[in-house]
Amino acid sequence: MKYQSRKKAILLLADGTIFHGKAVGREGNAFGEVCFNTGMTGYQEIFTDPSYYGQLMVATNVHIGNYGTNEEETESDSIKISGLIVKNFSYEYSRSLADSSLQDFLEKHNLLAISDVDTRALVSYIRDNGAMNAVISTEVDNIEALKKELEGVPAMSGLELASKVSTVKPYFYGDPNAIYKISALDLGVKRNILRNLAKRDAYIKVFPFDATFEEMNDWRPDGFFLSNGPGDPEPLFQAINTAKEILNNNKPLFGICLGHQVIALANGISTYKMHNGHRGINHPVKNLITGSGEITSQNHGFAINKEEAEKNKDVEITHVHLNDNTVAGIRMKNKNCFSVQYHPEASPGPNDSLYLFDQFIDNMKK
Ligand SMILES: NC(=O)CC[C@H](N)C(=O)O
Repeated sequence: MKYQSRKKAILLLADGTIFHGKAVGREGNAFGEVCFNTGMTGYQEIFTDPSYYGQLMVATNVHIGNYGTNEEETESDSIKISGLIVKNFSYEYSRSLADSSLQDFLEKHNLLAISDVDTRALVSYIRDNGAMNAVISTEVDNIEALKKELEGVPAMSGLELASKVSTVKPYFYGDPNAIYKISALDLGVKRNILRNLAKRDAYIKVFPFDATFEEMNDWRPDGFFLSNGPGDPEPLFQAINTAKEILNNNKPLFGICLGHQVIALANGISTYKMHNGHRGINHPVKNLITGSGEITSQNHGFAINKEEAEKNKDVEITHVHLNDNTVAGIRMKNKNCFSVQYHPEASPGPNDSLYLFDQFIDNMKK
């Protein structure tokens, strides 16, 4: 076990508020939009989820690192959060399945974290004041210079980030002899989504974020999938066009999170930045078709406009978030298309919503 860092670090918010703590991992600065996740477990899956690209994540669970890390529990090939903020960082770990400490994992991926922060105070502050940019820094005596640099960091609203995490070239996933063929648009796809599709007898061709309908359709797939991913959905012009053409050609389509937002935009429903997003693994959702509840895994900072969705004659709201009544899922009335704002693949989180993958497979059968 390595020695615990004693080096001071700060978290400076864009409005000038400062939280004090200690550095973990490398020294220097880490910029991003500060957000919080309330999950009690699943930190490694969260850190490697491409949807978090460009964000500084506060863990509300007070002990992070205590069960170590395991190479297999990653949702992509690297850490995607830009920095981590915790209360107690556990330098020791205990779990038979773990193959490394969280400290080693962070160092391997060159991630800066800050521990010993009063995360309860921080979370209530950003919950009241909304999501904002921030910097974690070990340069604690240089506040004015840091403030200047922080001013230059672009706001999350209007930011296109899918291109930073998407595959550059198409690739295949699963068994080539599987029954169904799915063309998936990679806006920052989580591994467990591909696993869940492959598990249901699908072979997937994964395309870069800017692939056209023609490119995706050339492979003659049975269905199309639009993935989760980071950033604001509105600047994703090519993806929105691709979605429109998939729908014009009446192909089965399923979208998760950013993919859901792209499907809404393709239907003329706008999206907006939420005061604070939904990030955690116990978010209650009601399925309006069956009347039953689901406990869901969520990670989003944008949402689709509910009034516009209600007025849209082609769209039906199928799921609502029970904490704030925001739209959690839609389907198209006369098309083979549905999407959800949350994460049925979990990883981390509960498996209540896995039926959505079965529903997509059923839609391809029809
Ligand atoms: N997990 C996701 O796909 C997130 C979608 C989008 N980046 C948002 O924050 O709302």
